[in-house]
Amino acid sequence: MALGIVWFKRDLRVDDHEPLARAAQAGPVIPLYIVEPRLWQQRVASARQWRFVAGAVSALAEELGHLGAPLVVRTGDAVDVLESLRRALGPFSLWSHQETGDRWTYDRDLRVAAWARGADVVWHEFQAGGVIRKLRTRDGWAARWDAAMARPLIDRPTALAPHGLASEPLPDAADLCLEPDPCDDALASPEAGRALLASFLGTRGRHYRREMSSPVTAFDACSRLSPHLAWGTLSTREIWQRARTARADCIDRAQRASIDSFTARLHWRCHFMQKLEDEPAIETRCMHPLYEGLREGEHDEQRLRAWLSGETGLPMVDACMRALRATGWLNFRMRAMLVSVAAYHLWLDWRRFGPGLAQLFTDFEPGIHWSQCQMQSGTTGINTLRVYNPVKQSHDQDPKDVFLRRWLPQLSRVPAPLIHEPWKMTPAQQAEWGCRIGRDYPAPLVDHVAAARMARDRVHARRREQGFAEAKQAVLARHASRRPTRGTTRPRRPARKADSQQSFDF
Ligand SMILES: Cc1cc2nc3c(=O)[nH]c(=O)nc-3n(C[C@H](O)[C@H](O)[C@H](O)COP(=O)(O)OP(=O)(O)OC[C@H]3O[C@@H](n4cnc5c(N)ncnc54)[C@H](O)[C@@H]3O)c2cc1C
Repeated sequence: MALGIVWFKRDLRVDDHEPLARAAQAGPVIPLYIVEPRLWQQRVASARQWRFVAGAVSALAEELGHLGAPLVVRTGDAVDVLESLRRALGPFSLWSHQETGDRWTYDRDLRVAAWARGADVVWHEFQAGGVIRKLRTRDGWAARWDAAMARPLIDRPTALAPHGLASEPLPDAADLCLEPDPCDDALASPEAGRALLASFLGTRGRHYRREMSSPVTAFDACSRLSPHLAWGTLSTREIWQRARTARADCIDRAQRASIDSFTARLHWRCHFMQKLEDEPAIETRCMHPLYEGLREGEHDEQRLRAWLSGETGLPMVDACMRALRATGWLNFRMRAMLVSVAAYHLWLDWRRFGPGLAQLFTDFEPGIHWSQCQMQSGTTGINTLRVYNPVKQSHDQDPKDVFLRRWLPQLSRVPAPLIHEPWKMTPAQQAEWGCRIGRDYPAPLVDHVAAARMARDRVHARRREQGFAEAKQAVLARHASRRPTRGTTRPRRPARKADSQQSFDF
């Protein structure tokens, strides 16, 4: 029987893994993970991501070892690695999931496809989650997503034949020339992911809908499954099915509503990834062409650096950035606020701040990230402009200033409400509470009210330009969801307050 190489990429698991199951049915299998140094040198990559991946690859190696065919790790360019295996082993077929990645992985896959054609290697690629390759229209996409989620999970093979091929050790972050990156590391195995899901569906997520927006509660109330989804230690389908089962067994109304909100977000995940799949250029070009040239010419590197290091002088922004730097995670609303402040108040182009932000996310997922960076910067042209007021967010989301005090020790003696706007302290108050603005804590980079007003005016001016409406129609036709807001089966109704800033408006 023909040999099959199963190439693991962002799908680091053995359960619900169609390429592995199908290859194993077809013949002997060599499971392969390629450490691609050039991938890890991309401007979005970071040591925190690599550490999660390395943990997941180790867990995968253990599972495959139990099945009988140990994981083979090779370091190098994918084409070179595959070609050297072909020379050593003779003909094989290649099995993998389709990857919806950024430009670099897209180009790499094109190179691999060209190599496979030339080398007479058949490459079997399988749909990953609910993202559909070569989609002609968004009509009917939601129903196809529902069908993909409802399909039975694919069992792991019961046993694999030993192959006797040696593996290389996994490099560490420094070997890959990644910058030192202190950050809490999340446990990367499927078991750790399932434990998170169980605690979320059991108790943690009971008030998810109410608690997801505040960084005080979100760290516990959100599922925290994003790195597992991003690197594929669990499949979206497995998570969706477990959540639906939990919902069916649940008699608590609040919890059922929370599970509905959660499964709706799994749908959003693929919806956003589908945008990048359909139009890879959204990584580098504004979705709406009339937003090109809006901010690029006015880049202020100092502002970018201050924002990235949590030194803007706007406490909620800085506390969120510092929490993200330390943990690799932040809830949706605070990610959106960070981007809104960068794009509107600091007038930075999303292509300038997007890569640095991506590096801070352990869960970096290109399809979500670039779509969201554009959406929160207002460059899609098809969604509501959301300019977050960072002081209002601070009061609303951290009314007892717990989060601010935790992440901004310089402000720990400043009482509320001034802690939300410390630049309003008098010199005497600054002396009394041990926080001199400009010395212990930065003065705000901008007057946030005036900066927001100006940004809004400038973005709206673009919307009035000739040709805007026509281009908007084209974006809508290509990318807009044909299914409204929350839940996956309910008709549209106005978003509740808790969810209102997070509504799914395209
Ligand atoms: C500017 C910006 C950049 C983002 N970049 C990423 C990214 O690189 N990787 C990433 O996984 N998420 C990203 N998100 C979406 C969202 O913030 C995270 O998915 C979420 O905070 C992860 O935490 P969780 O797993 O506890 O989410 P939960 O609230 O428990 O949701 C479960 C899952 O649903 C998906 N999901 C949730 N919210 C969204 C959303 N708004 N859009 C798309 N999918 C969603 C995620 O896969 C998430 O893991 C970004 C959001 C913004 C505003």
